[in-house]
Amino acid sequence: MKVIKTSFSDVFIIEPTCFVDHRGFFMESYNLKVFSENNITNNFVQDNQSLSIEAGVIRGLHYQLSPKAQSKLVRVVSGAIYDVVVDIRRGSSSFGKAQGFILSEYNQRQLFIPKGFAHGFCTLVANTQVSYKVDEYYCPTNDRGILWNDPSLNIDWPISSPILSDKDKLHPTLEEADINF
Ligand SMILES: Cc1cn([C@H]2C[C@H](O)[C@@H](COP(=O)(O)OP(=O)(O)O[C@H]3O[C@@H](C)C(=O)[C@@H](O)[C@H]3O)O2)c(=O)[nH]c1=O
Repeated sequence: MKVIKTSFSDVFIIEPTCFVDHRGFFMESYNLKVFSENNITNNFVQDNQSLSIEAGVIRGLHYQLSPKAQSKLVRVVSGAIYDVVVDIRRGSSSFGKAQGFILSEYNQRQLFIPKGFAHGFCTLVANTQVSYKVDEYYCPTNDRGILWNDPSLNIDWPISSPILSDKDKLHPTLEEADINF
C-alpha cells in the first residue's frame, strides 16, 4: 500500500497493492497500521456507499460544519470518477484551490480528504459505485454544500450539464458559503 503526496500537504492518494491471479485480484483496501505510519490517525466510524446509474452524475461539493466536520477515505468499487477536493479552510494559503483525481476500479486509487475540504465527484461511466469511510457521523443539521460550478473554483469538470440532486442545484458559491473550521 503506497501513500502518495498531492499538491495539498494533507490530502493523499492511497494506492493499495493488488495481487492478481487467474481468479481475479486481492487487495487490502484499508490498513490502520500503514495509515498510522503515515500520520493519518483518523478514527473512521461510518462506511458509506453510493451507486450512480449514469455517467455524468455530479455529487457535491459537500462538507459538514465543525464540530461535525468529516475526514473521508474515498474509493471506487465499480466504475470511475473524477474526484474533486476544495480547500475551504479560511486562512489556509490554498483556500479556494481545487484539485481533481481519477479514481476507478482499474487504478484502485483512494483519496484521503481531511477535515476542512469540500468534496464532490463526477461519474465517468454508468453504474459507478463509490464507497468511503468517514470519521464523524452524518449530521444533517451540519451538512453544507458549495455550488459544483462556482466559477471562482475553476474546477475542470469533464461535463457541463451534469445530473444533480435537487439539493446540489441550490448550493451557494464559496464566497457566500457558511464555513467554520
Ligand atoms: C451523506 C449521508 C446521507 N444520508 C441520507 C440523506 C439523504 O436522504 C440521502 C442522500 O444523501 P445525499 O443526497 O446527501 O447523498 P450524496 O449526494 O451522495 O452525498 C455524499 O456526497 C459525497 C460527494 C460526499 O462527499 C459524501 O460525504 C456525501 O455528502 O442519504 C444518510 O443517511 N447518511 C449519510 O451519511
